[in-house]
Amino acid sequence: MIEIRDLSKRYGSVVAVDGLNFDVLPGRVTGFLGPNGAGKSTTMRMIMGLDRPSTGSARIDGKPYRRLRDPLRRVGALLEAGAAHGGRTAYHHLLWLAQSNRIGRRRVREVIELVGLDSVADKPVGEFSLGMSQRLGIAGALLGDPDALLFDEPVNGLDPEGIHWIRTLMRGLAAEGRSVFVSSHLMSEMALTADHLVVIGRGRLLADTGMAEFVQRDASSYTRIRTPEPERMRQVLDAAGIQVRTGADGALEARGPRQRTIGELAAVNGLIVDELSPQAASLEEAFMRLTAEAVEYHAGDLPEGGRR
Ligand SMILES: Nc1ncnc2c1ncn2[C@@H]1O[C@H](COP(=O)(O)OP(=O)(O)OP(=O)(O)O)[C@@H](O)[C@H]1O
Repeated sequence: MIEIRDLSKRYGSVVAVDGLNFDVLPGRVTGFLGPNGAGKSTTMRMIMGLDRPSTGSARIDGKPYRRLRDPLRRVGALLEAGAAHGGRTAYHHLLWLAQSNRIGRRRVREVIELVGLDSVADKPVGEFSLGMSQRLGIAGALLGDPDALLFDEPVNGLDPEGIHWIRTLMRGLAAEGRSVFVSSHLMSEMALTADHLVVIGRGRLLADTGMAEFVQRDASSYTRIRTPEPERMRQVLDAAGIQVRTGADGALEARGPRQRTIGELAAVNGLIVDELSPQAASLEEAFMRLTAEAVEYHAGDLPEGGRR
């Protein structure tokens, strides 16, 4: 389990992370979302002891990273691809990592197989494609068989097969009871991978909630209703204080996920209902609405020439 308490990081006058509090719990994939510059990478670096918090703490199993014994056995991270020495083979890169953490050769072979690099294990990593480098980074993260795993933008630049593979891997790691924390800019991918979401903007916590709740709570979620008596249904809903509009195809659209209440109102009033279905906003819509205020630079704010 990863615990973030009152965590802040300042770089000179820039407050990159501003009083964050949240937990990354075992048994689920927690997605980490935020616009560019929101402070995601800084938070992950502080969890991994690569940056020191200005105030507050990031703890893994109750201890800051620097105080963990055999850290690779507690937490594994994919923070940036291509960090391996280009002249070393994949096998030797992993063996070097393993030996510096008192992990045996057998585990090196195991993780190579697990990430599907068997056929290229003896190639220099400098010749690896982006997808192969990502797999190698993941092999390194898994080496100590840790309970907590961090992935910063793991699907960046990967093809659909690679993306699918990483998604399945992360879901499998969570199903084994591990705490999986992953950042990504690909909303459609995050919607398929994460169970829980932590959303930050300008270093501050904006949401810490279940994926389904996050999307349903968005103002653009609605309940679609088709009935032979739309006018009477509209009156019943109006009287109950439920906002309703008529959609493009003539179906009624009531604000929010209200199918239970609407079903009961229809039953009490003897109204026939042909369709009553929740229509959730997409994760992207919900994310854009929540973070609109917190985007560091809107496209329209860029100075002439389009550069910051
Ligand atoms: N080493 C550093 N020195 C100075 N400022 C930094 C440093 N690292 C990050 N920052 C600043 O801190 C803020 C947060 O950056 P960070 O990279 O953590 O955001 P992010 O959410 O990971 O962004 P992105 O989605 O673009 O990767 C930004 O304003 C960034 O410019």
